[in-house]
Amino acid sequence: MELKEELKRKAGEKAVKYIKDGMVVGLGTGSTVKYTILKLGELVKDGLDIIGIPTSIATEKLAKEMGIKLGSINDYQVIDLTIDGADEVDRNLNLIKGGGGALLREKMIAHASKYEIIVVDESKVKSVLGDFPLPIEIVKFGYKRTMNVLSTLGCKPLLRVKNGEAYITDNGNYIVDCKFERIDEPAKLERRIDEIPGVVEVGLFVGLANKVIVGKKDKIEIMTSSGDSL
Ligand SMILES: O=C(CO)[C@H](O)[C@H](O)COP(=O)(O)O
Repeated sequence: MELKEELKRKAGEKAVKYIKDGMVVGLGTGSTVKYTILKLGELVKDGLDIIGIPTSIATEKLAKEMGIKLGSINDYQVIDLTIDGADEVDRNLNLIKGGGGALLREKMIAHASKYEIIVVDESKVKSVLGDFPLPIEIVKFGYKRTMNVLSTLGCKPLLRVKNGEAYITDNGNYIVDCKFERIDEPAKLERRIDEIPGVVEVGLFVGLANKVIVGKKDKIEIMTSSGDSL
């Protein structure tokens, strides 16, 4: 296994230790949290009883294959613990998410969660957010205008394309990837983007993560928010 993959596996598998019998668990999306879901599948086979709430169709499929019982956010409006990945993390536990296109459901599930753990490899930890183009989910109607409005905030918006076609999210929307030079005030930028008509959700997660598990070459680092109690 290549080193980066090994660091993702380390972080992803470590997170299952926080999952306890009887919990409702939010299941994130991406190649790091995939390792959490695979490990969780083994624990479920050994008798662990949990309900998973998937953040994407891809995760729903994987969790089903692993034999994990699933529920929906409509039936479980308070989630005990969610484990998810991220594209960038700063030392205040602010995140950029949405590289995998699942940011809307991920944010809804993070918001419903009593506790959010993020799993990443060390390349994702940054002093300031913004290297990674910020994913923003927008409706198709008037998308060119929405992109122009977004550019007035100082970024270069690019419509996400997959296999030569505009990428469509699980919710039937487009994603625009917006490259900012640096994001010094993530909370302020999140509010400004959310105010634009046509924007469904932005991949800035501020004040939602309680713990970040970082897979490093020599160890696993755990970053926690103030008041973390898990
Ligand atoms: O936000 C996400 C999907 O919308 C992912 O969690 C994020 O892109 C990280 O994915 P990976 O672990 O594959 O790097």
